[in-house]
Amino acid sequence: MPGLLDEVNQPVGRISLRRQIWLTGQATRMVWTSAPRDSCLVVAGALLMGVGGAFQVLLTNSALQTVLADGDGGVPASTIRDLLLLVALTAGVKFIASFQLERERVVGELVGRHAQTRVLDVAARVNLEAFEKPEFYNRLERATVTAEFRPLQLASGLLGAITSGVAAMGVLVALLVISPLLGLLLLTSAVPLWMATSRSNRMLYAFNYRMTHMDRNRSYLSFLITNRENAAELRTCQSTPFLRGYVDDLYDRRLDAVRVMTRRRTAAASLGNLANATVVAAVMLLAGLMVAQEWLTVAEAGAVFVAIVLVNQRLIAAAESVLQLHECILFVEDLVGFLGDRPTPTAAAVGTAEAFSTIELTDVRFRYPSRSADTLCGIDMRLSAGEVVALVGENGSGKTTLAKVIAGLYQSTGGVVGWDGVPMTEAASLARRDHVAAVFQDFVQYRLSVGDNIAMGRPERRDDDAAIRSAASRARATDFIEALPDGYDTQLGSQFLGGVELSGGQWQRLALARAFFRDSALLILDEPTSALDPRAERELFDDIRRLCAGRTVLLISHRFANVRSADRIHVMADGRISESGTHDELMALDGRYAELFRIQANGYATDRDSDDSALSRTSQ
Ligand SMILES: Nc1ncnc2c1ncn2[C@@H]1O[C@H](COP(=O)(O)OP(=O)(O)OP(=O)(O)O)[C@@H](O)[C@H]1O
Repeated sequence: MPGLLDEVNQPVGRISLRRQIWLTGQATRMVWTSAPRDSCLVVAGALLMGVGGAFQVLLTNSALQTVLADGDGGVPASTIRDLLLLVALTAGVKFIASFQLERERVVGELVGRHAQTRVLDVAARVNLEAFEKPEFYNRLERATVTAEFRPLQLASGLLGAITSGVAAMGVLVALLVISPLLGLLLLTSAVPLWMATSRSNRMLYAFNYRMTHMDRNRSYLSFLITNRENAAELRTCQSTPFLRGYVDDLYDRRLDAVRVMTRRRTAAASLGNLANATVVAAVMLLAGLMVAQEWLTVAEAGAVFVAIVLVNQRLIAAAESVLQLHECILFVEDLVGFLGDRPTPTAAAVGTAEAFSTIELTDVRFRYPSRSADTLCGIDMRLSAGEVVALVGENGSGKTTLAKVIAGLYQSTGGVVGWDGVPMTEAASLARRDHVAAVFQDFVQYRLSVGDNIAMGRPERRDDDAAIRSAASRARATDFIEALPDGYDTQLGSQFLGGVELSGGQWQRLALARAFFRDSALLILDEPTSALDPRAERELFDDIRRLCAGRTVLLISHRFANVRSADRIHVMADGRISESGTHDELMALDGRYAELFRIQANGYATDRDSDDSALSRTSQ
């Protein structure tokens, strides 16, 4: 697939140590805010394990001292007491360790919930323009994956590092009491582990960063192949193998990259382990030499060996936890970056402004972020309360874009969109969002109940059954809804248990009902009847003023018969308004509108003429 290789080969910026420390702080804060009680329990457990570890070594030392000092081959009572204590202590430490593991799992779930809901909140609040940028999707993908899969790792990494670190420190303190030299030397065995871990994690992060775009493409292709909506077309065109070819290609490239990365990571880990084992062996050898030189007693040497084994075990466990934590920290960078995106203020924060009496556009321009030219070029128009205003024009002339700019979903990149003279800044448009309802061409088919589908227009009124039924009636949807097995409670979507599938026209009637239920001052209808049968379409347009009683309707349609009764019709061409007026005025102008109107009217007339002549031939 073109363009993907560039993304894969893109260099990934290195995260400085300072930033890593800051991110660790952020991760710790995230864990703490999500699960304060459970985190406290884990930290308390870690402290107990640390103290327990120190006592294990000291008790071993004491037991060996008394056995060796006794010299008559018997086992003194104090040794038996020390050994019993040692058994109890070891069992206690093991119990705390398994308790820690379970708590970490709970903390992971809590952090996961916290992170995922925050990602959803931010994604739900960013403005519509963010969805025009591929980088946004890449960041969203990384943040979503991080929020979904990393929290358990983050919690167990952070808490495990604390637990093992404190436990190792406890034993190390005991070792330092017996032999400071050996204790300090043993501490250095952690350095190669740390270096290998950091390197390995940087490689993994760079890999995932570079793969994001390619993985998104692969998910999209898989979605195309597995999605119910595409199944009929893919089977008709027999095009699934073509898409599978792309999926295979992307997988091959991912696997090649995985192989290179795992080879390098294994090499880094092996080097780290080798260096660690060398230091540990050197410490043991030194302990043996110290016994030979009588700088250590045999009992102390026994305790030292126990301590070396315990410290090393815990240092390795701590390194593994730090590995996990460090791995997460790099991904937390994505999450924190995404959550730090400047979200648009919530509608609740900006409050609700009054509805409008006029919306005026002055020299309005708009350019999509991915485009090098303006899609709307110098639009001047006016909508007054209660009017029906229509937009017509050829495909791609800018009608839908203009409707979204008027609604404040996109901010104009030039000129002014004023609602009663108030320019539609981001905050101003949010404050007026309450007054906008729309049925776009790509309206959503919610696989929820019929009632929910309508109530989505204004969810806070979900319980208003009378209003839901009235909206359905205005959209001429009552008959088919009442014929469904559970009426308004029917689950839609055959992919769900007991779910019922609707026809395209029935879905569109639900979308219309949703817009009527929203009952806003401005109603945008973008090809609202494209899937309706001719009778339903005629009824809707003949009745539009009564149905929208006093609302301003911005109507987009390719069927000129549908717009002829509008108060004003604007003809769009190449992002500009080329003609404006009522139907009669535009016909009198004899311009583009009149031409397109006649083409459609002639099409019907020709069909009727040929039908008439066919009929007359048949009757002869
Ligand atoms: N999200 C987008 N990003 C970039 N360009 C876009 C985007 N959406 C639309 N365009 C471009 O903007 C231009 C106007 O599109 P728009 O959908 O507003 O036209 P339209 O008049 O509503 O077309 P139609 O009659 O086919 O619905 C087209 O050239 C289209 O390719």
